[in-house]
Amino acid sequence: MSFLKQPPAPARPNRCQLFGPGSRTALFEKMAASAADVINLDLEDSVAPDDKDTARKNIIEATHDVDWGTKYLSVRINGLDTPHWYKDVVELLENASDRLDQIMIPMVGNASDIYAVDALVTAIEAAKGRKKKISFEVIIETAAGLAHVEEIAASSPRMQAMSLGYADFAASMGMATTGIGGTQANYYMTHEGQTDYPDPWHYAVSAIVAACRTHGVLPVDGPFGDFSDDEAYIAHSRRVATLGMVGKWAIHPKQVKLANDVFTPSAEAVAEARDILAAMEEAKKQGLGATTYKGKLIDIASMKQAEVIVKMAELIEG
Ligand SMILES: CC(=O)SCCNC(=O)CCNC(=O)[C@H](O)C(C)(C)COP(=O)(O)OP(=O)(O)OC[C@H]1O[C@@H](n2cnc3c(N)ncnc32)[C@H](O)[C@@H]1OP(=O)(O)O
Ligand SMILES: O=CC(=O)O
Ligand SMILES: [Mg+2]
Repeated sequence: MSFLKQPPAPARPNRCQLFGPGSRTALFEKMAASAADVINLDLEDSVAPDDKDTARKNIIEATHDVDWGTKYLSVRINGLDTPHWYKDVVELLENASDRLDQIMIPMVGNASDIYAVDALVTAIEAAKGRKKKISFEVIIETAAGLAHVEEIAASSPRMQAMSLGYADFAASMGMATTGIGGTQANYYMTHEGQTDYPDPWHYAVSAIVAACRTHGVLPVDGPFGDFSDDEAYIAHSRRVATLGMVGKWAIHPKQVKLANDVFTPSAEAVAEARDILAAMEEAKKQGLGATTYKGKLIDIASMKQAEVIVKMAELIEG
């Protein structure tokens, strides 16, 4: 137990982050009209190397011309191990409209990576007199990123969100799979004729959630590649929501509703959480720290658990 209070994460809904390549301008209006809380225009892996300059220009134009409504608007830049990232930052920060909220930094390996981007962003914001401070989200998708996850979460006051990037993470770890998230057929246990498929991503998800919660950052689940399999997307989302993630990426528009449904607390869950809070208030009046609710123990910690659900519902209701 520390005497330091756990800092709150940014108070904005982040149930679904919809991605689209910066080279496919025809998708921009559709993304803006979607039900995603966050939009990620991509300059990195969904854009071919020869298209990077055009994609950058497209995205800058779209910050001026497209009506993004109330969406949190984020642009994924290229990794610091490429020749593209500095141009992404300089051109975006010099030319994008104030509608740009955030940049997403992929392939982050340690806190110094964020320091470098922060230094550049801070200098351009000052030089251009930009009033709105750009926030950062990062992707943990390398072995080094996971090894340094806590220092990355703590790296800058600009840090707002952190995602697990399943594809690059699997590659960096040398995992024997081409699947992007979800159950992996060869990761199984068998006992007396029963086969069980445990979750190969569990450690990375929990490490990210712990680092984020320690430093007031939103933990977000990354892509699920098989967009034809709704059931698998839902199962994966429910699992990570149970572990503390606040939302998930959509790499196809059909995944937006699935994410919103899972990461919006159900009416039943909210009603039960409110009942627990009421039961505990009643217990406190009687000088009790613990009582029973539907035949189960509830105590002061149960109030904190219930508050997580109620606060999330209130945030989403607005
Ligand atoms: C591992 C990672 O780094 S993941 C993050 C980077 N990857 C990305 O950003 C990829 C994002 N997704 C895409 O590019 C596309 O959705 C693809 C390539 C997967 C599929 O694209 P398509 O073949 O056009 O999909 P499909 O034909 O099923 O599209 C159905 C409709 O949704 C639209 N659509 C497709 N993708 C998107 C999107 N990302 N956002 C909004 N609308 C979209 C299509 O234009 C089409 O609209 P229409 O019905 O008006 O014609
Ligand atoms: O960037 C995302 C990933 O899965 O890799
Ligand atoms: Mg990646």
